[in-house]
Amino acid sequence: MPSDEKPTLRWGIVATGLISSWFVADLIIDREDAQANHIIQAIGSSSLEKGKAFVAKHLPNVSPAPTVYGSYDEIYTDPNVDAVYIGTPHAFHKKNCLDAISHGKSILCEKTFTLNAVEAKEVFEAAKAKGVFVMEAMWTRFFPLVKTIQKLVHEDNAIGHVLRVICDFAMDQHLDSKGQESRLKNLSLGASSLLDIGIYSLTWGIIGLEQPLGDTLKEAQEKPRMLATSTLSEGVDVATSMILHYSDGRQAIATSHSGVGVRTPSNFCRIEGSEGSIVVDGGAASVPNSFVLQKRGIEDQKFEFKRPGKGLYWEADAVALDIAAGRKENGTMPWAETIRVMELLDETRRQGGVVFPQDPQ
Ligand SMILES: NC(=O)C1=CN([C@@H]2O[C@H](COP(=O)(O)OP(=O)(O)OC[C@H]3O[C@@H](n4cnc5c(N)ncnc54)[C@H](OP(=O)(O)O)[C@@H]3O)[C@@H](O)[C@H]2O)C=CC1
Ligand SMILES: O=C1OC[C@@H](O)[C@H](O)[C@H]1O
Repeated sequence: MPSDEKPTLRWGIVATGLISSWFVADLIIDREDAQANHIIQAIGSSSLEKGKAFVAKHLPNVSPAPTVYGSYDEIYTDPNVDAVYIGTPHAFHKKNCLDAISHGKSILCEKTFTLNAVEAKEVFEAAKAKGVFVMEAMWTRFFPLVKTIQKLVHEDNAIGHVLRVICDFAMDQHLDSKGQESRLKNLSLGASSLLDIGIYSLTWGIIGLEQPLGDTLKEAQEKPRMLATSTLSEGVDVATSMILHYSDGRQAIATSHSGVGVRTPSNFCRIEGSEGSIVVDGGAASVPNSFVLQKRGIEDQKFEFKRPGKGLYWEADAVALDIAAGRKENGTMPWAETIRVMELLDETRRQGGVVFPQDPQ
């Protein structure tokens, strides 16, 4: 039963793919640390049958059962839906967001937020005009593990001056067996290892090198110089390497690979400072559970975290708390930060030769 002290948020889920299944499964987990009550009010799908099958498979015991719609528009017009979760491929995020905003719905939209920075700005301008809450679902930033690393590195100076970060996210996405219907293969759907998984490596570079934005909104951080290259297959970047270079000399190397032949998934991040390092195994992926603090002359210290399910509920809690407080954006993932990330991705794609048909000419 919902408790009175916590805000309650009624979610409308847009799309019934992989990430939507992870999201709803996480929201119904009973957690001690829950900061909000989440109700899955409605599911919107391109087809009523798909929507019903989604509920039968992923929410069989939820009572009352969510309303199922064979369209996204019915989610936006449902008066019982407070917030919309958008789990479509990147190429549809702009339209889905604009449609939801026009009906005054709050939004949590999957990463990457849009295909490019121009689209992201259009969405935030519409949200501002309508007075609607919007946040990019960059879930990694909401992990207690990440907040702990940020405190150790940027508040406690546990590794001295931060010098550089090296991070990688690589996994074989079996692109050879996928057709043009796949969002990982079709450029008009936003196919790109950079936008799919490289964004995590970029995010870990930012987490390791930059002061966190915190709960109070601040000016956008410095936009580091970006040096990047990509390996293309039929126009899709299957591998991308980025170097982020900050004005004071800090650097990050952030890489991604989703092509055929990546036999062992590689997910790591190492944050190096003048006095020590933090090594996150699984860190460039979205789901690490531990990290090690290494300092010269001191025994390594391992930090472990419990994470029932995937861990998508922390970002959902943040959305519920923001909306309850009347905020329109989130302090950890504010609009300016989403735009800055999109601009870094745009620049990486420009250097790597990755072009979406929807990009401005
Ligand atoms: N945070 C995370 O860890 C993850 C985030 N993501 C992000 O979530 C988004 C969706 O990814 P994922 O769930 O893997 O994608 P899927 O292909 O599994 O699902 C996408 C869903 O979007 C809907 N859709 C609408 N139009 C299309 C179309 N033309 N082609 C394909 N799907 C369409 C469909 O739902 P329906 O038919 O019901 O409308 C489909 O099931 C991406 O932006 C991705 O980056 C993905 C995985 C993990
Ligand atoms: O965000 C993601 O993380 C896990 C991957 O499987 C997925 O393709 C990607 O979108």
